[in-house]
Amino acid sequence: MPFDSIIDDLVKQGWSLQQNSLPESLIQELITESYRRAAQGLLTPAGVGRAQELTVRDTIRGDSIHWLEHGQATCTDAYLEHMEALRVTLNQAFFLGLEDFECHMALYPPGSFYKTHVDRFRDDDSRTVTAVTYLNSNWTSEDGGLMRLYLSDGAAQDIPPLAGNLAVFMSADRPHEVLPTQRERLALTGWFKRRSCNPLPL
Ligand SMILES: O=C(O)CCC(=O)C(=O)O
Ligand SMILES: [Fe+2]
Repeated sequence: MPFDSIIDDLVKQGWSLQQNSLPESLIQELITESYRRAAQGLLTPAGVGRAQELTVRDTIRGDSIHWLEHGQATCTDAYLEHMEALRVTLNQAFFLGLEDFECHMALYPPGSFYKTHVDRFRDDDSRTVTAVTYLNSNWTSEDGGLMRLYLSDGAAQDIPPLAGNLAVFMSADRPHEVLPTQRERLALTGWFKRRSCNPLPL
């Protein structure tokens, strides 16, 4: 796993795309496991916002999600371990004080999208680095579903959700969106978190 080039990319441009970021066998297991959970009815429509403010708005986002926890399956544990190694590397490179990684699988049905947003909540600044691994074999340009990152110079960068692609970017300052997908679109979406500076009393 070329973590070095992720670090270099983040320094230079604030985002990184790694292709073939995981062994092919692990990708296949994650795909199978995700569709198994979907078939079991474990995925639920994603919300917008946080805690008491969380609401489901399919005019903003149309995916259904299921959170990854340690001990659910060998392949998801392997993925979380892999992200743990990235967390340690990010801390060594940037002194970010990342303490945690939260991650869900997200399934976008045909026709769905996620409008432009930033990943850091208004009332909780703990999400610091976003890492998304895509799980869609043979993705073509007709399938749509690109992740469009809006860069600081006003340009945009499109990332295809092709299996093995890993997108990493700073959560606070990188607006992005998921363009409408023509095909079912699967991703593991995660956030490295530091301790929140102004948590709301819950
Ligand atoms: O699936 C993607 O490409 C990105 C999803 C996303 O932006 C999010 O869940 O916050
Ligand atoms: Fe996002």
